[in-house]
This record gives sequence, structure tokens and C-alpha cells, in this order.
Amino acid sequence: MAQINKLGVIGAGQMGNGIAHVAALAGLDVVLNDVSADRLKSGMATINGNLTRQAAKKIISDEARGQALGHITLTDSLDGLADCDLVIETAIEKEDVKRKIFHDLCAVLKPEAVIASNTSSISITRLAACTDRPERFIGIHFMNPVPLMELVELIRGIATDDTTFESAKEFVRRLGKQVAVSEDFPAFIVNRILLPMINEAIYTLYEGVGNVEAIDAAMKLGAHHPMGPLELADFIGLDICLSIMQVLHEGLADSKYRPCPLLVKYVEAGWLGRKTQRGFYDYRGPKPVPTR
Ligand SMILES: CC(=O)CC(=O)SCCNC(=O)CCNC(=O)[C@H](O)C(C)(C)COP(=O)(O)OP(=O)(O)OC[C@H]1O[C@@H](n2cnc3c(N)ncnc32)[C@H](O)[C@@H]1OP(=O)(O)O
Ligand SMILES: NC(=O)C1=CN([C@@H]2O[C@H](COP(=O)(O)OP(=O)(O)OC[C@H]3O[C@@H](n4cnc5c(N)ncnc54)[C@H](OP(=O)(O)O)[C@@H]3O)[C@@H](O)[C@H]2O)C=CC1
Repeated sequence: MAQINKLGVIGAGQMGNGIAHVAALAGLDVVLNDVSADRLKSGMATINGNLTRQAAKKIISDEARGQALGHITLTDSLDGLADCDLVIETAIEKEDVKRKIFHDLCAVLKPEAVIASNTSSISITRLAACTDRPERFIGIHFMNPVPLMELVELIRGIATDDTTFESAKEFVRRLGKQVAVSEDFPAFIVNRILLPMINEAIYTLYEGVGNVEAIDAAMKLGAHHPMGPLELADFIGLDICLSIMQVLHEGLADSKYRPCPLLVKYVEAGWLGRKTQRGFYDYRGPKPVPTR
């Protein structure tokens, strides 16, 4: 089984910085890549902030915090990932963007390295087919926020070999997370169940059954969910929610997965949730205010 010592992470957004955070804490060398130098800087600032909070709460020691930061290097070029043992792609949930990344990555990455995608919904078999190593390609799907969530889904493509699967399992265990194995179907397990629920909450808002506050309170207090579905949608990112619903709708060809027109409208407005400071809530003031 291939030992993973050096990890590459493509995309320094909320998932990329979370994966870099937990891998560095587990003692792996991490190279974090993004197309934008500003994104790399803000990703690193987020990691630093989250590690500092964990140290302040005595979840980790100051020494562990310092060591983790020392394990992370930044690069704005895929060449910087050439000698990684495993590279996890965490760019936006658009298949054409991911395909281009894998095409360019394969040209520079050592042949024995494993490539993974953190995609929320896209077929692993299809992504693997655009690489030079479908047998060493796998879905490693972390949950958000990565430092706090226990689960990682592992998804084998049709060609993924046993060595790659076992290495990925060992990697996830080393990060202290639990594995759930999913077959390669649209949106896998967690999002196959979670996203239709969120989409239904948006329909509930669209049809005027309740307002934002009522819907979130109903599910928090009435079903004991830690976050209301609209608050959670803002947290995930409304662009990501829409992409997942589109993959479910197209992949399963069932109208029950039709993305709510209100979700489409928010994304078209650029109101993507927390990351753009506006979604079902407006985050620009001292406390989130419902937008409906
Ligand atoms: C879309 C996909 O493909 C798949 C997905 O990921 S779907 C999304 C899955 N995730 C969820 O469903 C999350 C649902 N929410 C929760 O479980 C909880 O609200 C939560 C775990 C996020 C927060 O827990 P909570 O009990 O509400 O506590 P809360 O007080 O808000 O936060 C606990 C601590 O974690 C911290 N925290 C939040 N995000 C963090 C992060 N990224 N890194 C480190 N710490 C973080 C909080 O700041 C807080 O610390 P302080 O008390 O020092 O402020
Ligand atoms: N949000 C969530 O709750 C979860 C998301 N996921 C999945 O993880 C992936 C990332 O999501 P998330 O972190 O939320 O998204 P973000 O939008 O927060 O981050 C994506 C990052 O990738 C960067 N990026 C875009 N194109 C490239 C490229 N060609 N090369 C390198 N970096 C690039 C973006 O830069 P820029 O902004 O400059 O374009 C941005 O920094 C998606 O596939 C998503 O479905 C999985 C689990 C949970």
C-alpha cells in the first residue's frame, strides 16, 4: 500500500483550507494550490485563525499549531504539486473546470501518485476517465466544516484499484475521520439525502409556506438539526447547492430533483451565501438578517 506523506490540495476555498488544516495537524506535508494569490493568502489566514481558536480552546497545543503551520506551503502553479503522493482537487463544483485541472495536473504529477476529487456530486468514473490514471483516481469527499465533521465519504470509480482504495482509507484514518463507502451515483450518500431536503426548504420559502426564520426555526427546534436548512445552504454555498441539484436532476432524470427556481435566482444574483455575505441571510451587519 502506498504511504501518503506529501499531500497536494487544489483550491484554497472553504474545503481546501479545511483539508490542508486537518492534514497538516496530522503531520503530513501539505502543498496548497490556487489560481489566485489572494485566495491562497486568505485560505492561509483562515487556517491560522481556526488553528489559533483550537489552541485557545485547548483542543490542540500551541506547539501542534506551530508545527501544523510549518507543514503547509503555498503555490500558485500546478508544477508545485509534482512530487506529491496524493493530490485532492477542491475547486468549484463545475465539471469542465475540474476536467481542465486534471488534464493539466497529469502532465506534471509523478505517475505513481494518486489523484482524488472532493466533488460533492460529479461522477468519479467520468472524472477519472479524463486522467492518465483512472485506476489511481478516487473520490475523497470531506464534509464542511472539515476540522469539525467526523465523516469522509470514499467513492470508487469503475477503474479504481484496491491499492488506491486502501491508501485512501488509511489516509482518512490518519486524519482521525470515519469512512463511509458510497457507490458512484449522483451526489453519493450524504448529498443525495441532504440536498433534496435543502431544496425542499427553498420550495417551502418560494411557495410562502414560511419565511426564512420560521423554516430554520422549524427544523432546528422541531427536528433538532444543528443548523436550519437555509442557514446550512448559505454555509455550503448556494452555487454548490445548485450544482449538486443539477447533477441529481440530470443524472437521475427524475423531476423530484428539479432545482427550486428561487435557488437559481439567488445564484444568478451572485447571492451565494456566507462567502459573498448575502444569501438567505444578509451577513454584512453585526448579526445575520433574513433576506425574505
Ligand atoms: C455540501 C457537501 O458536499 C457536503 C457537506 O459538507 S454538507 C454540510 C455538512 N455539515 C453540516 O451539516 C454542518 C451542520 N452544522 C453543525 O454540525 C454545527 O452547527 C457545527 C458543527 C458547524 C457548529 O457547531 P455548534 O455546536 O453550532 O457550535 P458553534 O458554537 O457554532 O461552533 C463550535 C466551534 O467550532 C468553530 N468552528 C466553526 N467552523 C470552524 C472551522 N471551519 N474550523 C474550526 N472551527 C470551526 C466555531 O467557531 C466554534 O468555536 P467557538 O466556540 O470558539 O466560536
Ligand atoms: N461547500 C461545501 O460545503 C462543500 C463543498 N464540497 C466540494 O468541494 C469543492 C470546493 O468547494 P468550496 O471549497 O466550498 O468552494 P469555494 O468556492 O470556497 O473554493 C473553491 C476554490 O477553488 C478555486 N479555484 C477555482 N478554479 C481553480 C483552478 N482552476 N485551480 C485551482 N483553484 C481553483 C477558487 O478560486 P476563485 O474563487 O478565485 O475562483 C476557490 O478558491 C466543490 O467541488 C464542492 O462541491 C464538498 C464538501 C462540502
